Amino acid sequence: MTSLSTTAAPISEQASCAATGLAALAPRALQLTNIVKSFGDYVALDDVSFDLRRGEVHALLGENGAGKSTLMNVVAGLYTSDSGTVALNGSPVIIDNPSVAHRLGIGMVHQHYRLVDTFTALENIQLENGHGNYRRSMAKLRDRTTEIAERIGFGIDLDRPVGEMSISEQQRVEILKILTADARIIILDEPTAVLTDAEADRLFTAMAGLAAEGNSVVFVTHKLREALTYADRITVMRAGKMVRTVAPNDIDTTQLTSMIVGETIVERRYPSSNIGDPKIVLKGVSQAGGGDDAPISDVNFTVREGEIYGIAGVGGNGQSRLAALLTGLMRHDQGRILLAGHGALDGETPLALRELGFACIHSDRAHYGLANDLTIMENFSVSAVLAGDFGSPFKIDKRRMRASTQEAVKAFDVRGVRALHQKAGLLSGGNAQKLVLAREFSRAPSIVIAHSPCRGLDVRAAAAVHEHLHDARDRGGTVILISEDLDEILLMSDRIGVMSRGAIVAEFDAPADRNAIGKAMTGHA
Ligand SMILES: Nc1ncnc2c1ncn2[C@@H]1O[C@H](COP(=O)(O)OP(=O)(O)OP(=O)(O)O)[C@@H](O)[C@H]1O
Repeated sequence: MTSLSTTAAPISEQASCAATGLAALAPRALQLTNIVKSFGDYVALDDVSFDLRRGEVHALLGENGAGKSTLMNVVAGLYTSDSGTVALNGSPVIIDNPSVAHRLGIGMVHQHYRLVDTFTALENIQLENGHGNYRRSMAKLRDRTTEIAERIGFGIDLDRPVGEMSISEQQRVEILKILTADARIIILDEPTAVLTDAEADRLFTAMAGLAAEGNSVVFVTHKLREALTYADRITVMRAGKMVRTVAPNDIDTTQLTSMIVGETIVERRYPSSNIGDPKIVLKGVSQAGGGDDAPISDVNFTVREGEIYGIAGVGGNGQSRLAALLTGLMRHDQGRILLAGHGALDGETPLALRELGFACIHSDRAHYGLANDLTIMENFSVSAVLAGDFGSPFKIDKRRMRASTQEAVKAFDVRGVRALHQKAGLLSGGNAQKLVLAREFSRAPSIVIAHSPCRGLDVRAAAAVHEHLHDARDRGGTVILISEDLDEILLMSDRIGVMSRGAIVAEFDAPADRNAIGKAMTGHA
């Protein structure tokens, strides 16, 4: 039985709550009480209670696998809880499928967008909202979407196929999809993992506007600064349990870190003590065809053995294209990529690069990092099988393969693994990333190409990734770290190249001046 009442509190009430920072005193839009959810023997949510007030922006934090997405999936009707209750505006409801959530005004934007690439933005929005006469409903929907987009400051071309849009534009389509469907409770699962700081800022401004109108927003994040800056309240989960809900003013980053992972983690810069000869050299490299990232033109840089070369820049300035060239997903049109001891690289496949000692961590894990439908063991072992590490591909030594996967899962702290034949797609986002890292680092690579390797990772896991990058470098390896997170670049790099409009526009020795890098990043953008 579903009872429904989604009327928002009067705006004056919301405004006064927001103005006084008293979101906790506003009426409860959503209340979860004693929620339990298990997958087989595994208890993913253990007696979790959570409340969301009208007119608030609420951040949900926790280490990888803590149960954040599972909890939000219960609210969105994708999972049904084993026990516990859900109330909306004080009335109990049973949300046993997504269409009930939809009817109740609950909308969720998932980590991986659910859009049809060949459809326009409006057609995608129509998939969520369409009924009746197609033409009439499209005309009405266009007006309604345009009105909402203008109100919350989302610039968007509704007639463009989403496959041609940037990630942040696609996210806008997802958000407009739920807003046109009258969502009053808006759930965003790691919305800024793929956004630049400026895009994230714009997103949160729009969310604050929605909250001020009496809607409620929950966002899941691993970025502490973001929670402390944009949320009215912060809730932390750990290992399927609720830890605490706090106001950002009552807590600092160090305290928040230890609430999340149960310990204090402080990362320090740790420069290379043994930089050797040039290992990889790019000379006048250009690439303009295909892909949706900016073309790159005349890229020049050299990275030596025992060195981490960080590539800083605002996202969308050619970093993805450069990563694709360096990992064998694309071939350059002009210029040369030279590898010491090998010669020019010229369209080598990812497999051939792997044989040359490359390890690749792609920013888009879903497309290039893992096959979600294959098992954890298959995902981990695939390249080792091809390299013959477990005997002939026709007569694989499964026992060795299992033992080596087991060892790596343990060494890389991949959590939530009930069995090695479990599908990789069932791992939480952060644990899936750890599986990629386990595969890539367990072969002691001599060259690491890492593009946003800490995306979606909690602070402890991010620190572990940084340790692996340092280890690779300290073994004499060459590391190219492409990241839009300037803090990460400053922390990790021995030298820094700034990418803007498809070229390396400035280089800095570490420790580098943050402002100078910032200027180089934006001066050409
Ligand atoms: N459909 C499922 N079947 C089996 N296990 C699942 C399923 N969905 C989630 N889990 C498990 O439940 C646990 C919690 O996962 P969840 O995705 O909620 O974590 P999270 O806090 O969102 O993590 P992350 O920050 O890494 O995204 C994980 O161990 C995950 O493997």
